[in-house]
Amino acid sequence: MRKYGVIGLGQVGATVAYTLVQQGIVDELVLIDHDEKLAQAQKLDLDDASPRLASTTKIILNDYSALADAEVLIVASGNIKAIDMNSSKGRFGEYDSNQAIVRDIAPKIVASGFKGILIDIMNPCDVMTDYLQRMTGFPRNRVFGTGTFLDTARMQKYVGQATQTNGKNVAGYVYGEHGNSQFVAWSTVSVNGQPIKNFDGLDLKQLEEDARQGAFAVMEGKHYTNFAIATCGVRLAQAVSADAKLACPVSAFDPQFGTYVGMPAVIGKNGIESLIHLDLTADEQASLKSSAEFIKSKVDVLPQPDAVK
Ligand SMILES: NC(=O)c1ccc[n+]([C@@H]2O[C@H](COP(=O)([O-])OP(=O)(O)OC[C@H]3O[C@@H](n4cnc5c(N)ncnc54)[C@H](O)[C@@H]3O)[C@@H](O)[C@H]2O)c1
Repeated sequence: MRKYGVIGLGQVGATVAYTLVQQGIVDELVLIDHDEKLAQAQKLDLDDASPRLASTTKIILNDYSALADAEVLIVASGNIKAIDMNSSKGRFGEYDSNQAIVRDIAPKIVASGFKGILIDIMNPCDVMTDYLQRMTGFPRNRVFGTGTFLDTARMQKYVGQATQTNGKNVAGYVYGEHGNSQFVAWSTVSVNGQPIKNFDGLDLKQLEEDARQGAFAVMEGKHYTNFAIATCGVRLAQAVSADAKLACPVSAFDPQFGTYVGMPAVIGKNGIESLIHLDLTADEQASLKSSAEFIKSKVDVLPQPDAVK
């Protein structure tokens, strides 16, 4: 029996839940949202689809104790309306609301006896992933964030368009914060196996900026993003279930920086199986260090576990 949980049933959590149910990925799904009416409505809507689906998923609502035997827990709570696209704060518009959410949900997750892998989507993603790990006290390999998995998909899409190929044929990674200080490590990027430096006439600065601003391009029209991030979250959860040893960029704890930060890692049944340390250029290494330092500075000032007990 395959069982996952999702906390937060807004645009992102609902799309994750829909994907899991529609594709028959899980047998049981624990859905949690503090907005009881919304949670009930999401369950009703998903249950209404059931007679038309080849698979059946049992949905358990707002019961933390049901997480005890769940394999994966996806955290998609938050407050998307707190992000102002026109403010330089970017995803940090949710910093205050979401740190409070971590302090609300972390003890409940721990008390549930959850023993699986926690995947954070909530923004600012690296900061909240780190804070969730600190507040749950779970081993660091069991907690990771979607990080730059989505930014890397956006980079693949834009580079694919610029080189007239499918983004699937673009390899390489966006590193650092899921936010303003992220960067494309161009030394890792290749198209159809050819290093990106072999392609003439590409505006790498613009391509990097397009990837960085990708979320805001979507939000300008619909004020949230859901399809791509839900796809990323579900893919990572499946990599855990399948023990796929999937190499991909996520927000993982790197001891050399003492914080979570976006970098390639291997995802399997233990969550983060290992970090992948590539031969980055000196400039790329410096950018990663400075992005990690920024993330750490935002986590270190939050109320720490001892202070909130
Ligand atoms: N990492 C990424 O790449 C990425 C991409 C898109 C969105 N996000 C983030 O995902 C989060 C969710 O986005 P959204 O558009 O669904 O937001 P949303 O505001 O539509 O939904 C958030 C949901 O969380 C619920 N919630 C809030 N506090 C809670 C609590 N204490 N316990 C349980 N539920 C609680 C709310 O009731 C709401 O239904 C946001 O933080 C958003 O910024 C991240």
